[in-house]
Amino acid sequence: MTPAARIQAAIEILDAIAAAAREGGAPADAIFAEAMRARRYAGSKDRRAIRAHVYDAIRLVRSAPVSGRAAMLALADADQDIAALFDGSAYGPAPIAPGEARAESGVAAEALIGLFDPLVGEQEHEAVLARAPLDLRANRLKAVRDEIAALFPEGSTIRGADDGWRLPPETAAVQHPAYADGLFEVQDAASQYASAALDAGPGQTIVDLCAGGGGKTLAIASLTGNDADILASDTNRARLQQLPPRAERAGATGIETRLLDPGKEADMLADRQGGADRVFVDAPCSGSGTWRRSPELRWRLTPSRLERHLADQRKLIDLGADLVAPGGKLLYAVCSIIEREGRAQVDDFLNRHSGWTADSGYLPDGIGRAAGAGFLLTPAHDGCDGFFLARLTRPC
Ligand SMILES: C[S@@+](CC[C@H](N)C(=O)[O-])C[C@H]1O[C@@H](n2cnc3c(N)ncnc32)[C@H](O)[C@@H]1O
Repeated sequence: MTPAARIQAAIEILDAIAAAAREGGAPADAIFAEAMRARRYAGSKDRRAIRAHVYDAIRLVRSAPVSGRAAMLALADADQDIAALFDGSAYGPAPIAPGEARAESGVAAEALIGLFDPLVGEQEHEAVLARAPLDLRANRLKAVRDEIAALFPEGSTIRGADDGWRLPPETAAVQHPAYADGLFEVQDAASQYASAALDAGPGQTIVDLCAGGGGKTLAIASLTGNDADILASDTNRARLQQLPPRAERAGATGIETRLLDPGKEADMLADRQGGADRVFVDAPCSGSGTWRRSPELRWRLTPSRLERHLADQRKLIDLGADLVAPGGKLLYAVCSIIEREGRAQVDDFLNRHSGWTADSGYLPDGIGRAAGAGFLLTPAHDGCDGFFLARLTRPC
């Protein structure tokens, strides 16, 4: 493909990504993969170049653009080499017309920036969208961190994450045979800090209420040395069914998976009411802490979608609290930098649940900043995804 044809392909893919963002359709990565399947003539160099154009435009443009061309024109304004490719050549984009509309650049729409936790000031905005490194977590059930470090000598340690090993973005770590053997998982440092913050111990009864594909469930199994009774539940079948094969690969045992029917969660967890030593509520959220890796998420967040997340979080933190044994602990977490999903949600919970107290001292030294009754991790301050977490203790 010519360089101009790659730009045109990126424009068409951005059209589809912007439409999906508005309509709640497929994620950008899936759309990109599908678009490449449809362009079998594109070689690996073409693919890499188109991908770079698409993601550079997504990072640059603050909200879903009216068209892929408007997004690419914004990128062209910032990069003369790209502007020169709007040359009207065969398969390339038409020349830029005077006064043509450009998508607006920026970290996010103004209204969305206004929702950030006060700790995320303007000086942190650039880091919110900067390319993220690839963090690995050594699986203690099969390996120690130094073994993983030896496999990827280009990496480095991660402050406060004992099992963590940090690699450059886009390292093909999962293609290493040690991944198939379960020696490590790909897991951002924020999730590693959160899993450790649960303070789960051998012999405990643990509920991972929103387990998804089990990223944190597996970290908990690793930390407890397979000696805890772990229930991993979720309402999403496709996600939850990824967990058993992943657990098998990781050598993690003692994990029960339970698919919950939406609206019937409490009934389906009746056998666990008031019985868990630890409950992890890794709640569904805006994902605003993960824009470094999924920058198009900020194109998707509408006020009504945010309200839905807030209602789900409120319901799930209450549901989780009912499962905690007297004296036990609940860890509430969201990969979000939005105040209403984090500290405000926990303040609301504490106002409605007398006797519950907020813990402190569960993060490594220098990691996170106090945000109400919990802590906020941010890319700029902590070098990891944006993440809010609060550990709460049920009265005896
Ligand atoms: C942030 S993700 C969890 C990620 C997961 N803990 C991990 O580490 O990979 C939130 C999860 O909450 C689940 N969820 C949404 N509503 C739920 C409900 N009512 N009960 C249980 N899980 C729910 C979603 O399906 C999603 O998998």
